[in-house]
Amino acid sequence: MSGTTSALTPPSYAVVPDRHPEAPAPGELLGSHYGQCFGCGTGQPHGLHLEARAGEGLRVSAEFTVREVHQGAPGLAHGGVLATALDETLGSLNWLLRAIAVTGRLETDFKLPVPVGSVLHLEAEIKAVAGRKIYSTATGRIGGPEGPVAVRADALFIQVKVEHFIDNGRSEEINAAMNDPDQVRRARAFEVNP
Ligand SMILES: CCCCCCCC(=O)SCCNC(=O)CCNC(=O)[C@H](O)C(C)(C)COP(=O)(O)OP(=O)(O)OC[C@H]1O[C@@H](n2cnc3c(N)ncnc32)[C@H](O)[C@@H]1OP(=O)(O)O
Repeated sequence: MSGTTSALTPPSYAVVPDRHPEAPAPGELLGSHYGQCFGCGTGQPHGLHLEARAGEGLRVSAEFTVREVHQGAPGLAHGGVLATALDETLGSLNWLLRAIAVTGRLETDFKLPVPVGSVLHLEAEIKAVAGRKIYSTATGRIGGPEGPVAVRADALFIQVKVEHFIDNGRSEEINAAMNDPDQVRRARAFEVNP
């Protein structure tokens, strides 16, 4: 059974937002926003190493290969890891708006078991925006980009100011990120689109 709570239904005053004119072009790889991100960081040996690509309109696609370190049951991906893959893909959508936003709510349906070695083909789309709230949805397919849907999610992201990270993150990592001599990497660590 699948469904969604009213918290994930856009209100009547919600609008379909415009893609930002400087959003990455369709087909462009978004790259990791932070090396230590569990979803996309290349500096996380057991992370998902998820690679997202801008799509047309308000869409992104991504791929994630399930490895042994991602197991829950023998030979199968852990559900929380799959939810992370959905969350990360949905999060990368906000680049298309050049908005800084964090996940407020994520509702996930697990429809098929996902074996180790599978490539999860993810697609996500922004459906609507209402004030600071961004409503989006995602699917993850196995057996190819046109394969059956194994997992899906609806999400609500909330736009925040960069202070959300600076004020709440542990000071060691915040200071390291803020002192990064690479200006683009410094900005992206806080999910600010360069
Ligand atoms: C490229 C980037 C990839 C990143 C991918 C990964 C993304 C993530 O995982 S981010 C990390 C996980 N998320 C977090 O840590 C967020 C933790 N939560 C918070 O910091 C806060 O609760 C936060 C910022 C979401 C909202 O707090 P605050 O800014 O005070 O806003 P608040 O006034 O409570 O809510 C704003 C609106 O959102 C709604 N809202 C907030 N949370 C929820 C929720 N869980 N469910 C439904 N509605 C919600 C509120 O009802 C309110 O609606 P309205 O404007 O209609 O009154």
